[in-house]
Amino acid sequence: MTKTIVVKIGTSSLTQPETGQLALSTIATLTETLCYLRSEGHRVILVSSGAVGVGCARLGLTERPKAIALKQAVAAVGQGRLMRVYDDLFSILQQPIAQVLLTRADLVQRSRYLNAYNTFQELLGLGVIPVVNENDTVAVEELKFGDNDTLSALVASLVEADWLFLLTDVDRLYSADPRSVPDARPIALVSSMKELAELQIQTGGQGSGWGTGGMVTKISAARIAIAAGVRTVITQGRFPRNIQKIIQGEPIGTHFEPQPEPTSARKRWIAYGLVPAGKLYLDEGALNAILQAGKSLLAAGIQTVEGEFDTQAAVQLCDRTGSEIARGLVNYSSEELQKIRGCHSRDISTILGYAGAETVVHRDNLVLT
Ligand SMILES: Nc1ncnc2c1ncn2[C@@H]1O[C@H](COP(=O)(O)OP(=O)(O)O)[C@@H](O)[C@H]1O
Ligand SMILES: N[C@@H](CCC(=O)OP(=O)(O)O)C(=O)O
Repeated sequence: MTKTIVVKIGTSSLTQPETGQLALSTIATLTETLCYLRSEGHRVILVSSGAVGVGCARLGLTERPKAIALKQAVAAVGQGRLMRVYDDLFSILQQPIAQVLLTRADLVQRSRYLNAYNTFQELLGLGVIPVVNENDTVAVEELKFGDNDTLSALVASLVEADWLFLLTDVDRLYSADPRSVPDARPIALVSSMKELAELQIQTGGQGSGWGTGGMVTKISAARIAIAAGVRTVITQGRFPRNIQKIIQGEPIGTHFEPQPEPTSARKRWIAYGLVPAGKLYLDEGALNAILQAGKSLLAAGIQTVEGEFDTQAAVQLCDRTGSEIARGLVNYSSEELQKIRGCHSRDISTILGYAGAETVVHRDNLVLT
């Protein structure tokens, strides 16, 4: 049966750690593997990092630049070279590819989100393998994916993929970073995010020399993907052929089971496509109403309003400590909410001087995270 498969490969797998030069054999085997999957009738998307790493190697820079403008310039050098290599290799195997560069802003605006969806559908329908990366050269700090793990999960969610493979330089997820904790326990299966919380994984720092996110971003990517019903696997990039074996059922890497009832596409866009503009701190009653009873959020349950936002903005709904439990679209601006927080809904029109919505976040616009 045709499956939609998203494969993300990180800089640490695409480049040689000592020199920063391209790891040609890995890229060639990855190309062969993805072409094999296409020949089996699957729809394939590659999310490839490496623009900054390849740009650095081309320019003789020995470490990842920190200054934003330099990083953006280096990415512009590297992205072209990376695509050239992919196009040469895929062309040898008669496989057309396409470059898709996205910024966070492309997924925030609903019309652009839908446009991206349509473009992916057309490309996949044409039998093309889209090669996706963040548009590093123009991305601005506030509207950035920041790491390709998150980007790949959002793409997998957008196209409602069956599989997301996060290829990296470790063979799977461990209870702690195996580089610094040699006896860390390997984890084969995560059946739910609740189970993941119970495992209390330690993720250490920011990842290997050239990578950006480390394991933290892979775990949050898995969370986004499984909510969309996408089975997610963390496995080693050096052995791309393992992707075929995993699809055939071999227990390689760490598997995250997809949520049995995926969150709807619109709610996923609210939860992960939009960038939250503020935070609402809720009391116990409101937390229970949202978590246990699936109710809407009323003004009475809001203790504190943080940030400045307009009506219809996305906000984080948090407990007293500031931990996020849900996201939603607000029916009031932050200015209005400062006046009506803690108040009964029937008093809102008197306080504001006009009638507003009964709920602050209606349950149709509210997603548990
Ligand atoms: N709990 C953990 N299990 C496995 N690896 C971990 C863990 N915590 C941190 N890491 C580190 O994450 C690194 C992979 O992340 P990163 O360097 O960002 O790779 P990539 O370039 O593939 O995105 C590994 O090399 C490993 O040292
Ligand atoms: N967009 C950046 C990659 C960012 C990123 O997530 O890198 P990595 O941790 O290696 O997957 C680039 O192409 O260099």
